[in-house]
Amino acid sequence: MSEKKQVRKFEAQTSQLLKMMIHSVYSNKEIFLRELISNASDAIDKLRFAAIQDNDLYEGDTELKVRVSFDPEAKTLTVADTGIGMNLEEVTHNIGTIAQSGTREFIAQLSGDQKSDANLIGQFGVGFYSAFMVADRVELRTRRAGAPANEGVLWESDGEGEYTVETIEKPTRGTEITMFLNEENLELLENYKLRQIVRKYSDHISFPIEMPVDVEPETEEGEDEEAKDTAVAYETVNQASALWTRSQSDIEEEEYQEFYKHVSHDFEDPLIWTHSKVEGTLKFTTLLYVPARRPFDMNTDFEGKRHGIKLYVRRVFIMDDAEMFLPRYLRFVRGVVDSDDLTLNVSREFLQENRVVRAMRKTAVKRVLDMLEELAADTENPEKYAKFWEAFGPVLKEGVIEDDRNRGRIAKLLRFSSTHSDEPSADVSLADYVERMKEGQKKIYYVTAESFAAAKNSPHLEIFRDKGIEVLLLHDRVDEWLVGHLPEFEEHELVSVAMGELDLDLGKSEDADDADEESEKKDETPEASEEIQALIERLKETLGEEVQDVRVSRRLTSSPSCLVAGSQGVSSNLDRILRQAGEFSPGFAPVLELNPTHPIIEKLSGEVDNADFEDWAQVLFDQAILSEGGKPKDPATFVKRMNKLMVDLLG
Ligand SMILES: Nc1ncnc2c1ncn2[C@@H]1O[C@H](COP(=O)(O)OP(=O)(O)OP(=O)(O)O)[C@@H](O)[C@H]1O
Repeated sequence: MSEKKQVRKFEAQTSQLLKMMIHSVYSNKEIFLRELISNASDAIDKLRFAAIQDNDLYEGDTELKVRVSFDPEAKTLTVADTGIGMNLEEVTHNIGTIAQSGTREFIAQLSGDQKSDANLIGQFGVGFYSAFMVADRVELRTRRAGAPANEGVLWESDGEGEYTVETIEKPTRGTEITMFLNEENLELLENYKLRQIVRKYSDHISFPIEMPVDVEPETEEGEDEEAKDTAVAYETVNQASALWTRSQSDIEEEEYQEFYKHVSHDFEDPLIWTHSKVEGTLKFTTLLYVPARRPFDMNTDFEGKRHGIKLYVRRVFIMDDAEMFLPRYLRFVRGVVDSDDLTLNVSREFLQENRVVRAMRKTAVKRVLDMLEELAADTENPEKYAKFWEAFGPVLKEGVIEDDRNRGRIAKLLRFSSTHSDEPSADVSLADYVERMKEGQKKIYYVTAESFAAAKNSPHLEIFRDKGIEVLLLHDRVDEWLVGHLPEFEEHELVSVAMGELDLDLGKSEDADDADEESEKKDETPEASEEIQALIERLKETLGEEVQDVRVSRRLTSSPSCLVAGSQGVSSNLDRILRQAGEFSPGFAPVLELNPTHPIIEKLSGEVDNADFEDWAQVLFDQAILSEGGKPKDPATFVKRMNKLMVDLLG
């Protein structure tokens, strides 16, 4: 199946990415070596895995290695591996297009200015294409392991919109990438410099990385080129042992960081990691990392979980994205698990139901939670946990819902915004809240809303603000479910300020002064005067089924009205979320609460005109919906009513 040379066009986004590479002024260009060595190592891992089933793939040569070489005269740098290689179809599919959907989206969204912003390069996986940062032209020769020698492929491009592919003779399996260096990067041809870079990016790689021995080969002038080539001797320049098998005390921080970049395809250093070996009935090693920022190629639901956990069995790579080793709520974790107990030919299905996997998973979860607890307790660097929380807090919250066993531990890791600072940053733990509770306060109060502003300005908070009682401001979608699964924290009940009859459980404060006594009075069920009672009846009649009840409020001090869910009801925020998501909501008629001291309520009692009364009643009801971030059922009629009432007032 020999193919003549074909010229093909890059797809639009690949072209854009290549342009960014070619014109990049990114200061850290040497990272192309990390990318190519990382790909080579992955290719060797894949070969070793495939060879478990089919030993012939080795073609009689079991040497697994990467070789980095250079030719000062031709000004080329070559990275070659003895890995799985690619066939023609794989080359066109993998090298001509951008596989990662996240990278695609990212590039599609870039504005004109951003396209020339070099720093952006560091933010997404550029992989193979990074070669174009240092090269005017790149040639890739490859042959799939097990394929005949005449099914080699040569891919060539200068990165300017087109590439060529053709079949070639390639006696050895694997991939060889040759970069024709551009003028600015010729210094890479100096052995010691190149060696430094290669070491930096390969010490953690499990396979030998070879480079030419660092002496000038003694060649006589006039000696033929071939003899000169064979004179080059190679030596291994990295440690070539799987990083996670080494003892922690022998591993430098930088090596951990580089290894993270290799497994996660992230460009940034990780935030934190945990490395541990278990040597009991089961024998396994885990090396797990938390990224420093939320990978942009994950959608909000983090479904695009490429580059999650890599599974190795006795140092042999088995699979990427071994999601069975961690629960969904820890899907942001990256790293490696290596088991001594599993067999090499395990399938995904087998692992899902496996006892060994379950035990390993339990330990892995424990390790991650230990690590997060440590980070949260690091009072010298509070910004680190804050960074973690901002990136992954919403995901970790799901753990409260999913993981009964660890609910208590996860609850301690939660952070919320609260009325203590009234700032949107979520930095209050439940323990902080409990510590600040007022004398005699037993419950933890929260309000849920669609946004921080809606939560912060909720009328339900008025009495709490008056009394100086802190309220957690929950404004993340998952919070509604979270509180549903977290009835209490350290024996303090979590209570919504917008549900049920308000029962402010403050006991008598020791230093109760007159002001406190005054506020204690507010705790008692407010007596409704005859006038207010009549108003309540009239409102019930007018609003009909829209309300479950109308009553005097104990929550309001400055707003005229608010809505409250019955104690068994669904909060209006949850009701809205369910409806927006197209889900069934049991629906509820809320309770309308009135502030009898508000001038509108006072005046409304005296309203004699029935039509005007109806307008006022509806406006009060709709206003209460609006103030908690909802939308009146009929916004146009609401506006009409408001306008009419305003005209009447002006009149
Ligand atoms: N040395 C190689 N041997 C075999 N296949 C390779 C090699 N280098 C790259 N590939 C194939 O090409 C694909 C694309 O590589 P590329 O480096 O562009 O992206 P990636 O490694 O998949 O992800 P990332 O963009 O995050 O680095 C790889 O997934 C792999 O299938």
